[in-house]
Amino acid sequence: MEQIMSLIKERDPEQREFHQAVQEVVETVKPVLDRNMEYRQQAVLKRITEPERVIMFRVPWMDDDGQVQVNRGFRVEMNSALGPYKGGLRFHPSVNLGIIKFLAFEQVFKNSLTTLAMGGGKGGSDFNPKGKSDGEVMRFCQSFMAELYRHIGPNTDVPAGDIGVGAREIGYLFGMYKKLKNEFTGVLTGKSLAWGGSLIRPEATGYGNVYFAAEMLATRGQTMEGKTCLVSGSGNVAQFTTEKILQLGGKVVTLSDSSGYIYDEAGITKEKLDYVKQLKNIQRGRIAEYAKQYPEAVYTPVDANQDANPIWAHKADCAMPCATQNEINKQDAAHLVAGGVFLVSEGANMPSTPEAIDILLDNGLLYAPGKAANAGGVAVSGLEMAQNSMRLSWPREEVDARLKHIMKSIHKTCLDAASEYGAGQNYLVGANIAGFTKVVNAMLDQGLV
Ligand SMILES: NC(=O)C1=CN([C@@H]2O[C@H](COP(=O)(O)OP(=O)(O)OC[C@H]3O[C@@H](n4cnc5c(N)ncnc54)[C@H](O)[C@@H]3O)[C@@H](O)[C@H]2O)C=CC1
Ligand SMILES: O=C(O)CCC(=O)C(=O)O
Repeated sequence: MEQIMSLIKERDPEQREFHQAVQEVVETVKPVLDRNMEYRQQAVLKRITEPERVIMFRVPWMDDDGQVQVNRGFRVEMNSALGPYKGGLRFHPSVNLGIIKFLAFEQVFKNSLTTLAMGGGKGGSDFNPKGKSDGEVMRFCQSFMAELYRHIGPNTDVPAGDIGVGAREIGYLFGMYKKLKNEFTGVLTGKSLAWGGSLIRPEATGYGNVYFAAEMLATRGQTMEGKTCLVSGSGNVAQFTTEKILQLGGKVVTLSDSSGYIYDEAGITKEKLDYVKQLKNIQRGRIAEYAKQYPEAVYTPVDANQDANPIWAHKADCAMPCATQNEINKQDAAHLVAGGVFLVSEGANMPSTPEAIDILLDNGLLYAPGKAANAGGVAVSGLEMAQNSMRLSWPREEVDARLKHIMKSIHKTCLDAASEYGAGQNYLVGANIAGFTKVVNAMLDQGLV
């Protein structure tokens, strides 16, 4: 295990997030390797931590002032043992190869857990959509696709959205792909309903996250009814996590963005959530506006370099981090415990640092890692692919029922794997072992390729 970590660190010393994601998996799957000598003989860890293919490219585009801008584009095709590469695109200034590799690596195990036939990949760019006009975003997306189109396809690699990539960007990307290839296929998911999208895909990650949390609560004879929840972020995953908590009778008291957070002690109602959707998805404004619209809420600016984020220090029952990686550090985790939180379900990818996870587990919290709890998004993307292949659209109730069934099945798979390896109700161990075993067995079946 140490050998594999030093190899990875030596090879790509600057890829901290990737090292973190690999370390977590390597530590938890050790007992699986101990039980199966073939895995070691076949060097499965070395193979699974090296992407099958990395694509990096120049993305030149012209801004509204007629100036040429150049960004960097990425697609990491991590593993195709279970199906075509599948995973989102992230447009954010922090994007670099290490971040895309960590996301692609997580995606492999997540997709394995969904029960659907999808390999893992992830992509994106250091382009910052914030403050850009629709025209600038369109020209950027067209330039991005002018290179990416030759590497993807409905049976090869099927990208979707992630941070900074929503319905608008998927539309521009799809339009350019269609023009270049002269074919109308399900090459991207998260498409609009009128041209191949699936009902429930926009809601799926957030709804799935809450379905998973409800399954965890059920193991303690409890439900969401009456639970107070801290939710971070205010984008796609945060909005629909909040919506489902409200539908199940819970209360959400916080939302955030990269500048700060709001605390609304009375709870975010459906009407207030509709305002947030308008503010974030249409006006593309800041969450600070919420406290101007609803003066009973308090807005607190947060500096990314602060030791702890005060959002996690409020008293609550549940916490759903839905913004970005490493947003809960060890101080934040200690605050969650002190504030009475007994369940953490990760809507974001890798939002808790390893030290934070240790604190949550040591204090007996119900803790669901992102690769299990937020798998509903990619699962419904898989259902969108199925509908595209059949040229059919399933009704909302059918997709929602399938999503619920998949989240239930992931929950059970995690518990079964954890129990098989004597790890009790440790969902992190269960998710990693179950996800890993399925992928590795498929790799071995397919030979040394
Ligand atoms: N969209 C999807 O289907 C899925 C998304 N995820 C993960 O969920 C998280 C959120 O993604 P989306 O909601 O899709 O993106 P989004 O672009 O709709 O929203 C991102 C939200 O996070 C906030 N944010 C970004 N960086 C931040 C920072 N440094 N500090 C505080 N807040 C920050 C943004 O202000 C925004 O509210 C990400 O970790 C993503 O990888 C995971 C599974 C599927
Ligand atoms: O829907 C998809 O293909 C990808 C969603 C995603 O990027 C994720 O699960 O992190």
